[in-house]
Amino acid sequence: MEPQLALPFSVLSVVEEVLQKHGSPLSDIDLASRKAEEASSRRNEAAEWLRKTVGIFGGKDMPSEPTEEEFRIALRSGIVLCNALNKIQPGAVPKVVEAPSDIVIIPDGAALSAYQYFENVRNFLVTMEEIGLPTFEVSDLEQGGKSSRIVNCVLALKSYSEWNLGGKNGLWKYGGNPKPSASVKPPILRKNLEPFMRSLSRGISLGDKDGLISDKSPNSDVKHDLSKVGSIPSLDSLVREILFNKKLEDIPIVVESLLSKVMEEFEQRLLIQPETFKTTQEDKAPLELNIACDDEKFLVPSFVKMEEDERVDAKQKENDDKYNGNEKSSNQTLKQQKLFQHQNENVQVTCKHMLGLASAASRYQKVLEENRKLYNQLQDLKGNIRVYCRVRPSKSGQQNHNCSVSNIDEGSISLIIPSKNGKEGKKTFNFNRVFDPSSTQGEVFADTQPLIRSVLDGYNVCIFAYGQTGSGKTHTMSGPDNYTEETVGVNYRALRDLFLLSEQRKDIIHYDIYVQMLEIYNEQLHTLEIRNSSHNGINVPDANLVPVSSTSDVLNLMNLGQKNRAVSSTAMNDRSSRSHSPEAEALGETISTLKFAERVSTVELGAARVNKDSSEVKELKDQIAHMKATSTKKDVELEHFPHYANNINETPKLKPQLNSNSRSPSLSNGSRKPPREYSSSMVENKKKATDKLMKRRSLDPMDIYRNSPQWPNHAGVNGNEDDKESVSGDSVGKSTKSNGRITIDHSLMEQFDTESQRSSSPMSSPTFPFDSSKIRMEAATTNDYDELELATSESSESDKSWQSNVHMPKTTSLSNGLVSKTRKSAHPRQVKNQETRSMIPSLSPSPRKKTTVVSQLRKHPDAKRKNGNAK
Ligand SMILES: Nc1ncnc2c1ncn2[C@@H]1O[C@H](COP(=O)(O)OP(=O)(O)OP(=O)(O)O)[C@@H](O)[C@H]1O
Repeated sequence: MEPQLALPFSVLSVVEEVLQKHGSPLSDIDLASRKAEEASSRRNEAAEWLRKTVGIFGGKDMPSEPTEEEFRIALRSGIVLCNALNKIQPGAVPKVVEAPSDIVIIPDGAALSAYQYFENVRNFLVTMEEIGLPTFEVSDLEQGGKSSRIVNCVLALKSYSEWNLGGKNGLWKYGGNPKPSASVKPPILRKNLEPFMRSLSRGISLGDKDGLISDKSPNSDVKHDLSKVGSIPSLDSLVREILFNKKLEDIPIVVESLLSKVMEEFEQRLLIQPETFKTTQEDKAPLELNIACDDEKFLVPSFVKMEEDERVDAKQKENDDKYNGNEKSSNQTLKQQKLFQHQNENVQVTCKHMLGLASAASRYQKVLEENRKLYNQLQDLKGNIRVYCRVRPSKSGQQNHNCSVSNIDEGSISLIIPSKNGKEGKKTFNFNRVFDPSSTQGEVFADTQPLIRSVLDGYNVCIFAYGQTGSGKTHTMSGPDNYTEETVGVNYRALRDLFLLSEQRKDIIHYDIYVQMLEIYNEQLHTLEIRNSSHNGINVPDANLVPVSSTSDVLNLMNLGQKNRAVSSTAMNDRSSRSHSPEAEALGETISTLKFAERVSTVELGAARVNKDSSEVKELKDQIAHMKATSTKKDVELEHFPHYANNINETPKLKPQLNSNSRSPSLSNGSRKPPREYSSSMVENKKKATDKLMKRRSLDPMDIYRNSPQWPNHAGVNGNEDDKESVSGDSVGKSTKSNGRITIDHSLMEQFDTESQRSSSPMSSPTFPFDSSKIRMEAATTNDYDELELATSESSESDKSWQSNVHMPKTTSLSNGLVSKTRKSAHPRQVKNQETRSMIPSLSPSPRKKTTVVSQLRKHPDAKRKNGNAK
């Protein structure tokens, strides 16, 4: 512990003041020019020192302000460096190869052979390393643009020299790790900054002036110190704030610049110190003696000592005054010198710790980067496709007599489904999360929120809402008409986050955010052409991309887009005219919606895999298919031609017609109506649906939707459990077609909802989408239950027969050739292979941080008249 005289200002206050004053401007300065300025001033300092140390070399002085090239060339031979080193430590480089006298020295010293350079430079570097000083690469002298390391090395040597000259006392400026000598203890750097800050604040000297504490009692001082600790985070955060956005390589410059400002400020204050000191003495403020230490308990003794010293000083002063007036001023000068020395040391320690802070800041940057990566990996692990289900509250007075939500779990929803024979069935659907009717807008957004950050990390994100009319898509995405802070929907919240985050990161990265609005009606993009290029993915080149910089920009554009809709004059969304679906078919729609949503949630993103069945497997598959077909034919024959049953070996005459898929005429000859499942239209329908599936090449949710088998009135062709549950039936099958949606590369969010008819489904709201299905439970008529029963039965005869007769492969085999595959009953929470994310080009992080927000317009009123709608 060393005694320390106090000043009416503290190191901490100086540092804080400088950071506040110069920190912000630093963030705005052109670091490149600042860097160049710093580099040249350091180079000049190094050159100046070399000139002084080694004098004239080869008839040519090292220029006092050399360019980078001049500096490098002057040192290229290694002679200057070796000589400088030998001046500081005689004999450090025993043999310096000088330029041969018979060689004409050309200005750049290139006459020396490469070998000579190498010898000198190598000897210099080896010696520097032995001493423990920073070095550079030999090649740095050979190529331009690498002089900074050489400059560092020279300045370290300079500092080392000064340190030597000063008796190896104190600290030296330019880093390096000089080999410890017995007489010199290296300064101890605290790894943890907080204790340092504590000791720093404890070392603060206090006085009445400058708003500092006036109570000199030990206890009150302890209190003051503790309260000062409270200000430490402000210094810490100031430093972090200043360094946060700086590039790693810029941090030393920024820190150096700040430190030199701290030194300047400090020196200035010290200069005016005698005046202050005088005033303080005149005011009879006691001179404090404090002890810098890490432990607060030492503070009390230090102040006790201070009081004793004060008494001694006072006595001394009295004597001085009495006997020798001149002695008084000389004592004062001594005290001031002592004070100056201690404060100076304090500043140097502060500088060291500032450098420690700088290095902590650069490590912090790395941690941030790592954190960003981990964050997005976590998002991947949560699933590339996430489906949330939100149950809308029933309107007052409405009762779901025949179908109700029996249970809502965090990740599942169960419906009670009445059947025709009076029994009740239960159907459970799984999602990433199910929000019950009491869920708030904030809760719904919370699960989606992390994806907004992913957008800014370069991932593509699409959010859309899906559900039948009146199920609450607009409510979820936009909020009610007169929305408030609490009721505002996903799209506004997402936009707010998007702009907030981009603002927060503005010093690190610049984001260009654009909005593109497309009107989609009846699955067609209005007037514009959609292109799919390998470079940009699916895009609409003729649609304007409008730059935006705030939420209000986007909202204004949305309003403009609304006005410009092709159907704007008649397309007012007349909410009052909409039915809220108490219609009997609501239950069917609900189930349809849930089935679709659940199916989407089981889609895994991944690269297309070639279906490489071996020839044997193919052969076996053919055989199985043939056997199935034969067996089914037999069943049919037995069912429809029972007279053959008695003689099973007798070949029925109809057999050839059945085999040829031209059964109707033959069957009609038999005065029987053909079984429904054999109708050619059914076969045709299924074939069309299968062709659709076969054509599927995209995992765009819209494509999945568009290409998914039409249910519940169209049996699926992919042979999975859900498809088997679907049957044909006109009344239930109102929900058969998807509306259109375009996702542009780099798009952020979209919203679309189902068209109950799904045959015409223009966009209904210029809002951003959200993966949410909203369900409405309404009463259904008995007839509907029949259909529902069909829709949810485990399998339909028609499907089985159709599959066996048309020899259609099931999706399980088709999926091998598709980009996506569906899992039969996989829970959506199941972790998906994160590698798949990067295999999908549109989901790979984009090198260019451009975000396009795609939103859609409200749907055509015609569509409203239909049972469902689309957004
Ligand atoms: N979670 C909810 N809480 C309170 N009210 C809701 C909720 N969801 C929907 N509503 C209300 O239900 C009605 C219909 O909702 P909304 O207009 O959002 O449905 P929609 O799916 O967008 O319908 P459409 O497709 O016909 O446009 C609105 O009056 C809305 O305020």
